Amino acid sequence: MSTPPIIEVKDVRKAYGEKVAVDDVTFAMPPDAILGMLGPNGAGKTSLIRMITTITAPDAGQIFFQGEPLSGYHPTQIGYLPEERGLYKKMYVGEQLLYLARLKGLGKKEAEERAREWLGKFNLEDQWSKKVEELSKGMQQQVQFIATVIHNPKLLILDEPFSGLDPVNATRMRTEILRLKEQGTGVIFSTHRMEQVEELCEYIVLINQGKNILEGKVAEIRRQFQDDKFHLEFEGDLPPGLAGQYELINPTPSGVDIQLRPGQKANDLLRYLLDHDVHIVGFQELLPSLNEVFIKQVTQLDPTNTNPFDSAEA
Ligand SMILES: Nc1ncnc2c1ncn2[C@@H]1O[C@H](COP(=O)(O)OP(=O)(O)OP(=O)(O)O)[C@@H](O)[C@H]1O
Repeated sequence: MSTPPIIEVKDVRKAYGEKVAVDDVTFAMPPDAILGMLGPNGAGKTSLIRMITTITAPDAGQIFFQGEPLSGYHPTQIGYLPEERGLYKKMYVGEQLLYLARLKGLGKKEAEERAREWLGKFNLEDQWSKKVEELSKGMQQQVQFIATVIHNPKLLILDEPFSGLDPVNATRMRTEILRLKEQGTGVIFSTHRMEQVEELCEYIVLINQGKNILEGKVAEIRRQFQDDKFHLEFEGDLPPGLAGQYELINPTPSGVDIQLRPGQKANDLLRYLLDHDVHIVGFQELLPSLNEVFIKQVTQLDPTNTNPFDSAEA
């Protein structure tokens, strides 16, 4: 029998008064992949996460944790880094980590060992006896990340984990997240920063206005939305007739993007270039970014919504 997904969300619905924040959403965590939960502000991501972490309950539908209906003892197996950080500013770093680890069921000795080990990974071992308020914002965020993972949760939910981190610390955190994933921890990464998702997630669920509007493997989705656009790198000149036949985008002296029109084929374009003695240095298909996919999918479903990020709540 195959192992059930760490989290399965089935027909889940949540309304606050008249406002339907989550509208019959269904998805399952893929095995061995970080799940990117994407969507503009107000899409319903936090509402979903709050139900997965049992902070609130669905109005309808069900959530399963490793095949069991979600219940009160599952939160100890979950680590949640909320977007709004919540450390006690006046507490000392070490004391705080021990306190939070003990709340998640760790013994004192184990809690201290893990806290010191994790602080070491982030080069924060010297901060043990500092008050949280004495740390920089980025350091506080790293301490909160440690508090989220210290009990070795089976599921890690990270809401905008990189906000406020410099590139070095963001890379360090990314490395640790990938390491946890390799060790078998399920990871849900929630964000509206599409480019971060492309770096970290192999699988995504796109949420818009409370609905799951697209889900699947990132590579397959980008291919599914491919749009016959190519990048050509060349030396020398392009034939003057090229612009009359093909749509050229962002031309530079050594490169240009070419958008094929309906009916045009990449092979015919290449043949044309070779017949006109263009010195081709590179030729590759351009797949759409997740941002472009998202906008395309939203406008396909609702042609009046031309820019979902503009209409999203701030
Ligand atoms: N406690 C609440 N009471 C009333 N409405 C709420 C509440 N929480 C969320 N909402 C509404 O539900 C919708 C979804 O909000 P949610 O916070 O889940 O979105 P989100 O995708 O997490 O957005 P963001 O990216 O801005 O964090 C929004 O319209 C929001 O105003």
